Amino acid sequence: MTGGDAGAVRTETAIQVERTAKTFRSRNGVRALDQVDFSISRGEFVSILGPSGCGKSTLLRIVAGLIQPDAGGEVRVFGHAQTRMSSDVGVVFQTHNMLPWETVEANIRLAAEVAGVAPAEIDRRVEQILPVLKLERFRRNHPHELSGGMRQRAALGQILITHPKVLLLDEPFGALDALTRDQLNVELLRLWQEMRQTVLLITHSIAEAVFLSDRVLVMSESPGRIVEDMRIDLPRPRDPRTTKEQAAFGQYVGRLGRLMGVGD
Ligand SMILES: Nc1ncnc2c1ncn2[C@@H]1O[C@H](COP(=O)(O)OP(=O)(O)OP(=O)(O)O)[C@@H](O)[C@H]1O
Repeated sequence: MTGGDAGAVRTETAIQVERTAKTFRSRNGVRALDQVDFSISRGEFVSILGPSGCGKSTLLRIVAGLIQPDAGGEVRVFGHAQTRMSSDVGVVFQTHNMLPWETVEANIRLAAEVAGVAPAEIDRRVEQILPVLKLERFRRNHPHELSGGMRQRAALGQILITHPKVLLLDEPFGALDALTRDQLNVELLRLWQEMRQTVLLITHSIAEAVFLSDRVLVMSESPGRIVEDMRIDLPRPRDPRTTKEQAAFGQYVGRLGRLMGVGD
């Protein structure tokens, strides 16, 4: 693509975070987040890396509208101030949120019902989403009858069925073994390529962030602020076998590792 073509592509801002800080008043006023400013365009996949306790989850919860930033800060999603949770935004946490006495299918349906999706549309979306998440054969299983990877796929299904424009992922595969995690990352990437949502992912893995993202934001030690906004110019579609073999992949991982003072 020439520079002229690139300039012609219209980018819409999906997430805008401005002057956003957070001090928790409990526990003697913990300053969890220093001033944070960044924006994410529609359809971008952006990851956040940072040391433990630097405020990543706090930032994600502010973007989700679950908690409010200190006075002076503002977060907008597609132009709307995030003063509470909106149906535009779906959040997946490290631990799933399924009702243990309901089946996988019932749990996914319930999430759509709560979001106000019409019954006929729920039927249609369930049949679309279960095969994509490779859960068709397990639709009548209960959460305790699933592997950890299946449970997190089902949790993702509970969010995807609501068709959020923005997907916020807080270490959704963090508790899984490395192999399952790699497989789910590939599936997540495939889903994102199909659905083209805007994704903000928190991860502790530098390699995962580089493999998945268009941009990686690096946060400082607590109280967190953004110290690096790195564009990842690796071609898409990405494939774990070929992408991770590229010299550029290793260079990104190395640069981010040095910034964070660790290897990966
Ligand atoms: N509800 C709360 N009340 C008081 N302090 C809180 C609250 N939530 C988070 N904190 C504090 O804010 C700081 C940032 O926490 P946060 O969970 O955002 O960090 P994190 O970067 O996501 O950490 P990790 O990588 O370990 O999950 C920590 O010092 C934490 O103890």
